[in-house]
Amino acid sequence: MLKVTCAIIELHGKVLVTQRSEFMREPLLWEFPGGKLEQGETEEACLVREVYEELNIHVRPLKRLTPVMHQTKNHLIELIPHICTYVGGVIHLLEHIAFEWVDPSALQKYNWCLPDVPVVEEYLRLKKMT
Ligand SMILES: Nc1nc2c([nH]c(=O)n2[C@H]2C[C@H](O)[C@@H](COP(=O)(O)OP(=O)(O)OP(=O)(O)O)O2)c(=O)[nH]1
Repeated sequence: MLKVTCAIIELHGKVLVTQRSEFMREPLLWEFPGGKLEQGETEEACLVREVYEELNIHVRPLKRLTPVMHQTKNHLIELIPHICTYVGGVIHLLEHIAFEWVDPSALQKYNWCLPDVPVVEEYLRLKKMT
């Protein structure tokens, strides 16, 4: 099983969403930044590392949401979301092709990677927006 963390990064009431490039798996779909958990790494350390590697910003994990299991053609993925707060740094896109700071009420308009759909729903329930 592939464990993948993803960061719902909050700043001033908005949330950061990123678009995968045409060269990544799941091309052009929107996701929360993150990536694969390395051997012996905590979920929180993985998030902090991946977000810095992909976007050049620092985040602090605040709250773990419910993991989502998803079977792709080749792997079983466990997507593990954490709400994070932005700590600092300027966004430089190192892997994605686009990012947006989005009002939570607009999150459902994006073309999400499939496993992210229940993550968005849980986040909106938590924010009492559904
Ligand atoms: N990062 C991330 N990956 C997601 C999300 N939703 C989702 O289905 N995925 C899938 C896409 C990929 O198959 C897998 C994670 O791969 P990745 O390419 O982002 O991870 P990584 O940075 O560690 O990968 P790499 O450097 O080894 O290529 O999880 C999401 O919200 N964030």
